[in-house]
Amino acid sequence: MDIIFGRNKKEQLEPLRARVTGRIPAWLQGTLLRNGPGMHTVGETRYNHWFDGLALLHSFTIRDGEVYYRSKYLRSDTYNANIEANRIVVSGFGTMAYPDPCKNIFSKAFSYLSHTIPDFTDNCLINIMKCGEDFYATMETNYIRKINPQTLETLEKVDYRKHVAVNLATSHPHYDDAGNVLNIGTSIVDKGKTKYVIFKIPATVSGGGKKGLSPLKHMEVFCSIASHSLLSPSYYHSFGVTESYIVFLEQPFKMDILKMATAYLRGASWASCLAFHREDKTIHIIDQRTRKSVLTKFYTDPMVVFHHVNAYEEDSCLLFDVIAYEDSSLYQLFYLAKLNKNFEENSRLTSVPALKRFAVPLHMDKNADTGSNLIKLSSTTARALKEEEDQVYCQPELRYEGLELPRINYAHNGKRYRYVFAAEVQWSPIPSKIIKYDILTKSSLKWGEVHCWPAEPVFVPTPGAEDEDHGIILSAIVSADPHKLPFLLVLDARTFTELAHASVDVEMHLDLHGLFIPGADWDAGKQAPSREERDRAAERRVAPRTW
Ligand SMILES: CC1=C(/C=C/C(C)=C/C=C/C(C)=C/C=O)C(C)(C)CCC1
Ligand SMILES: [Fe+2]
Repeated sequence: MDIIFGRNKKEQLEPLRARVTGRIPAWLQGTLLRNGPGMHTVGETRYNHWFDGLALLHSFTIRDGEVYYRSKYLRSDTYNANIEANRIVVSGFGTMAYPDPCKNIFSKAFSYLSHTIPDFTDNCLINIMKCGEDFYATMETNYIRKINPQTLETLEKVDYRKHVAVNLATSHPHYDDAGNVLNIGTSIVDKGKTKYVIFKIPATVSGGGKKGLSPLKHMEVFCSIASHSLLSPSYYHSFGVTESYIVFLEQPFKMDILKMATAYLRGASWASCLAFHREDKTIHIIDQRTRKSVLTKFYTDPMVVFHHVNAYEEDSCLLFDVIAYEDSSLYQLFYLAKLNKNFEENSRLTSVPALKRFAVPLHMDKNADTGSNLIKLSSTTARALKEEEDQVYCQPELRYEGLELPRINYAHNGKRYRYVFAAEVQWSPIPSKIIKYDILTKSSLKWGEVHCWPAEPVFVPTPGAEDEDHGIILSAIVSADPHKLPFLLVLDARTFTELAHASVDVEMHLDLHGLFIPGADWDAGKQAPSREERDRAAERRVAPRTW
């Protein structure tokens, strides 16, 4: 799997016209903008983990049936420092590197725990977030990087900590109909407390357009939830929302803050400070009207969740769907040493990701017997069993085994919905097919091709569509076969038949997440990068030697 994971990918700065086979619907105009790790070696040094890789942004601009591809490394401080030193000098998820900016923090104040939270990387490789009219590359630390979605140029570095007290924040925010962003982060040992902070970034700021009035400067804390433990908050990758509630899983996959505080000195990675405890897991349900957790204590069996799929309310119950694992083995599998050698043997998941539906009663029947099931819905077999003292044990319904990177028609986010679009994964963490799972009929449709590894499928609705699946699925497909070019796949979301594919003659990276920016106002073919950008690129263009 060296072709996929072992080689640094080259940038494609000039828009490259793809070879389109089939027909892209005329209404489909816009840019699929995605993010993921593209470079794992710098000079003679190598990152250990796939999630450490330097962020490589790429985009497919679809204009009048044609597709133009471009890619560019995020010029994060992390990227610049590494390239300048010609070796890895900034730590990632699975690699502790030296010298590191956090060195100063350690030498400054070791006596106060609250000062020992190190400065993390700004290598924002996971997703793209839209804030008002602006776009940001995101990861899970306190930094996000503004980008130009058209040229993929890197702009300001934003430190969440300047606006809300969070050391970490997810790269899976939610958006309401007006485009306001809702996200959650962790505030570690701040003023003697560790808490999860839910915050909002407004889509617009009054007096907008004027310089300096970035929505980020107007972000505000919506509410916060105290962590069960001061020194071991949960690790989480996403959360759920409904029209009136927020779902947050305080899972037993935890960060050990004391280990993190000494990691740099011990030469240990951040990843080694995460551990799965096989304890119960708390389900926090936050009422958006009161901004407080509901009083009933909901919990479930130990599991690890990275992606929430969707959540909604139905007949006084809250239903939420997640992709759940029985252990934390997923993160272990992405060590490059495993991915690049004996891939088939080394990369077997010990727990298959499964779509599970949970049901939580929103109004407790005080007279219900202890042990009784509080869920009376005919649509699910998920149960919520009443226990003593306002405690409820939730047992999910298993809906589908072997899928990850879920996406939905976002118009249904927080609302009743029927379709999950995802990548199919069996015993290996690498997707082999794209799947459309129908929650109502429990049936599925699939797309797959030999040696093809699909990325997360993104749903784009047909203008004026009434049906939830009336639209297109876009996915970037890379191949393990060196003779097969990577391509943008265009599927009819209803039938899952291929409408077109657009091949590009580049070495494309396997990415993580992204979004579609609709619109026809960019002239894709003509848009060359600025002269200054080109000159800078020429200096850095040649990717460092690969091993
Ligand atoms: C650097 C760093 C982190 C990085 C986490 C990353 C990079 C997670 C990537 C997750 C992905 C890609 C999941 C996909 O499902 C932590 C642990 C937040 C905290 C310490 C510093
Ligand atoms: Fe994710």
